[in-house]
Amino acid sequence: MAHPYVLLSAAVSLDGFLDDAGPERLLLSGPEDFDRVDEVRAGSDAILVGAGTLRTDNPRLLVGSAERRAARTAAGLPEYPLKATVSASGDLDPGARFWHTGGAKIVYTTDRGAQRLHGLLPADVEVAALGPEVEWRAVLAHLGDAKGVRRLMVEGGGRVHTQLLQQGLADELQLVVAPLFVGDTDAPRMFGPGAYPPGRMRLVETRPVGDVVLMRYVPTAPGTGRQACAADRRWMETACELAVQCPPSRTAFSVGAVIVAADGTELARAHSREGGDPVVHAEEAALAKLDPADPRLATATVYSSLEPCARRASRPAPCARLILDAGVRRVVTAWREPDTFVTAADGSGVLAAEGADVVVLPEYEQRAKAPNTHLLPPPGHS
Ligand SMILES: NC(=O)C1=CN([C@@H]2O[C@H](COP(=O)(O)OP(=O)(O)OC[C@H]3O[C@@H](n4cnc5c(N)ncnc54)[C@H](OP(=O)(O)O)[C@@H]3O)[C@@H](O)[C@H]2O)C=CC1
Ligand SMILES: Nc1c(N[C@@H]2O[C@H](COP(=O)(O)O)[C@@H](O)[C@H]2O)[nH]c(=O)[nH]c1=O
Repeated sequence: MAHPYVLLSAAVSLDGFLDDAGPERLLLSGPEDFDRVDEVRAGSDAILVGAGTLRTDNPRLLVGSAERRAARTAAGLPEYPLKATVSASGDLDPGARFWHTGGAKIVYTTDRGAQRLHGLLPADVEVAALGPEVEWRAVLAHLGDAKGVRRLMVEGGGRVHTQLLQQGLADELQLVVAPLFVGDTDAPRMFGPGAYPPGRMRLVETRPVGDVVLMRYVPTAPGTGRQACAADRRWMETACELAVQCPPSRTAFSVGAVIVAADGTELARAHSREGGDPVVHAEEAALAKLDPADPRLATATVYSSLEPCARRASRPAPCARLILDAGVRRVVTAWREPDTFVTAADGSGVLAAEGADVVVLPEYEQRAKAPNTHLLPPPGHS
């Protein structure tokens, strides 16, 4: 199951509104920013908006620039990104511009919504009925697996942005603040009430675009339990980057590890053979940087590019044991340990047997293996 990278895009007023309460769409972005949005659209495989935005704005969601469309075609992509919408009710106007402009379109809806829409929309529009409810994970899995979408731009509205952020499914937030006030409590807000991931997001860019300011944030708070969230994938990228920094070895794996508190604060990071120790493992080195009494460890997540070891000759305790003894109960890894040095190692099993949640992110397996190819059988040999 390959989830696309999910980019939330929106413009808000200085008092935090997405629109005013009037019938016309409020233009918060200026011309330079609409051009930037056009560029982001052109770089996406699909653009999604909620049914509320379809009903209020009647958008077309096209790539306006002929040069950008030509570049897509030259790269072997469809001229326009796929357009997607989500509606539980199926209350969609068949005359809306969304259906009659651009390239392919898909509606994610309930069984009830699909019945209501039966025969109503243009024949080339795909209606995907996802059961009694529309679950976002099912939408993203369908976009990734059935539609080949790697990068999804979500252009609102507020209810869609709120759900994706609260469910830990947004990989990035691109928020533009426009220099005007709406001042009407009936107007829609960018984010509604509810339980958001704890802690602070990480600011990765700020940029003036005409008279608005673009802010790009990425999530930091790890998921909970065995379900992976967007921040888990981001921390795994860090672990894979650390693995590349290991001094080379013919007798040990190159592994990176990061320990992250529940609120997204990075507690420690390390890589194998760090600090001149020829046998130290990444998780072991990272844990050694922390006070064993640190109360944050009980709700922290350990990210390790390779599954924590279950047995080792070089030290008395394997990393799975060290992690459990530190009180950590959530581990995210990209690659199960092969039989290169130890047969049938099962660090995940050791962790799970004592109640830890182990999450494997297979989409990072190749990156985790990359600094270790000299230790692995050539492809095709087991
Ligand atoms: N400034 C900006 O950048 C932007 C502003 N906007 C503004 O936002 C406003 C619209 O936002 P909002 O009213 O929150 O509407 P949304 O666009 O977020 O759409 C909400 C609708 O989407 C469907 N939906 C959402 N989540 C689910 C789910 N999990 N399962 C099934 N259906 C779901 C429902 O449709 P249904 O009711 O059919 O079941 C729901 O009513 C407009 O005023 C628009 O101008 C929008 C985008 C960008
Ligand atoms: N108002 C507003 C946005 N609104 C978004 O743009 C969509 C309409 O796009 P189009 O079909 O190209 O006219 C609309 O439905 C909503 O998703 N976006 C922004 O970046 N800035 C803005 O100020």
